[in-house]
Amino acid sequence: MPKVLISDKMSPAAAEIFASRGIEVDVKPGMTPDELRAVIGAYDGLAIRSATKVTKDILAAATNLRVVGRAGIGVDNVDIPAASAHGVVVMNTPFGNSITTAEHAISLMLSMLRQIPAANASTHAGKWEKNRFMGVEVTGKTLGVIGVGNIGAIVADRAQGLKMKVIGFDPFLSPERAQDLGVEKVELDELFRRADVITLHTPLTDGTRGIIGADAFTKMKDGVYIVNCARGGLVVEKDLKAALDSGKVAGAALDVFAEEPAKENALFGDERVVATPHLGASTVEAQENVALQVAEQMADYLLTGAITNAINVPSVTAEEAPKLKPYMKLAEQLGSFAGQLAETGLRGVTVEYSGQVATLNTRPITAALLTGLLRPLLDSVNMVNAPIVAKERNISVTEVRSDKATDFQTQIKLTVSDERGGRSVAGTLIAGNRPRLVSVEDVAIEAELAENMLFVVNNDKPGFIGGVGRTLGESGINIASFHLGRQAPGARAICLIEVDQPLREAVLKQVQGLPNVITALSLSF
Ligand SMILES: NC(=O)c1ccc[n+]([C@@H]2O[C@H](COP(=O)([O-])OP(=O)(O)OC[C@H]3O[C@@H](n4cnc5c(N)ncnc54)[C@H](O)[C@@H]3O)[C@@H](O)[C@H]2O)c1
Ligand SMILES: O=C(O)[C@H](O)COP(=O)(O)O
Repeated sequence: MPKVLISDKMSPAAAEIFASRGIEVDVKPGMTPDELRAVIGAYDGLAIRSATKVTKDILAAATNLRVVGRAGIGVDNVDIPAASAHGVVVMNTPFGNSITTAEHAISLMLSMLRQIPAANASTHAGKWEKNRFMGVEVTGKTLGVIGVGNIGAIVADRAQGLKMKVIGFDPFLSPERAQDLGVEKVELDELFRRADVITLHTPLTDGTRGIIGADAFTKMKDGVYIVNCARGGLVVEKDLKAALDSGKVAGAALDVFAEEPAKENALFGDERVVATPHLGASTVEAQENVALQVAEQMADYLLTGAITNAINVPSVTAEEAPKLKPYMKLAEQLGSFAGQLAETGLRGVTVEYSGQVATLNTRPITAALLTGLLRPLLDSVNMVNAPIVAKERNISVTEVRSDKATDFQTQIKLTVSDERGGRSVAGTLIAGNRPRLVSVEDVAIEAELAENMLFVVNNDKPGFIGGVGRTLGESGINIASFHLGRQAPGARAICLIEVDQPLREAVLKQVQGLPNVITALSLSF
């Protein structure tokens, strides 16, 4: 039974879902990194919000971990490359809290423009300072939205309801989408120049870190207002402080901070700064949504292999998962066959999907094939990082699909090229789910691949089979199955022999020395 740890405060709905799906669950919010490192090895899944930092260190200790589920959107607290390197799928819930967060951004903007927090404190103190608080009307003002994705789009919609003019900067926003949203698409500098209020809705990445800093402030209107309900690192806090002090910025509304929990911050204590402790997603509705979603997604993956909303691997629906499983096994075996034969650096991989398999989602199958192919060269390769590893090594990967069946109703053919040329292997499924090799180097041969195998390329001459059989027999090695194929009588032939125990180096050398043997290799699947 898989085991999941919930390490952040989360709606009880998550634990209930895990339990109802037969998954053992521990709920331990507030652990220190050391405490998490000490226990993480026992878990198959880790469910988090933004407080848990899933670092390289934690992942190195997470020897059984298969999935990290983020009940929320931002995954900047997870080391994604390290997770991929360890074969850990990282998934989030991209829509569960977006309305709630957009509402928080709008709330922050209005409370900043009407100075509600300061007026509230003053009124509670019995001061009745009616003349002290003079607000700013939003109607007719220009809102600049940086990052017009899910949340930015909802903010734009709500702001238009408040009769604001909305302009947006997002390099991935198409003109058509902008038009649909009623947002004027502009460049960043123009947004800085025109906006009365600027609100941030991008992820925190190397490209967005510090997107609002000293240089950006010089381009903005005097008396501009800033809202940040995305991530602390997007705004350079010391530059914001300087811009507030100089009067360039009239106010800032911040839900997120460079360091969290933010117990101390140079911006605290200034009445023009409205601050909340990362509450963007904190509504009953959003927390229920994200907890349910993350638990369902993680349970699906752990129990069926279905992958939804993953950051580092392609999706696999619950319906696809059982259909893909046998193909992934076949693909991994074919990849492994070619990988064990590889002698020099790989250059390119072509995968031809024919017949039934061509109608399926082949990305996970190709990932499994690359895993098998690269594993003989690289221990750390896995389903999650294999496509990345191939890309890093400049190995081109081409997929070709044909819905026409070959000799088989369904077939995967892999051709790899290296410095010495190319080689190909093909396989099919028999009885719906049993992988079977059907050709090597376009020579037909039918074999199931097993743990200990001897692969021989030879000249098709009398006496060869007897010679191999005798050599193995005299070495005490039992033959489980024997498969032959040849281009033509008397031409080049191949032979795959399943043996009951691993082949010792000395026995392999004897086979290699037999007459008519061109190559002999020990393979393992
Ligand atoms: N305060 C909170 O509690 C809270 C809650 C939810 C999400 N968030 C944050 O909000 C962010 C946005 O969430 P979302 O659901 O809208 O994500 P999203 O992926 O739907 O949208 C992000 C948008 O940013 C754009 N973008 C990327 N780089 C950019 C750049 N350099 N300049 C301008 N735009 C750029 C993308 O094209 C995308 O459209 C999340 O990444 C998360 O960090 C915060
Ligand atoms: O990215 C998110 O979803 C938000 O930042 C919410 O974070 P939280 O789950 O820690 O409230």
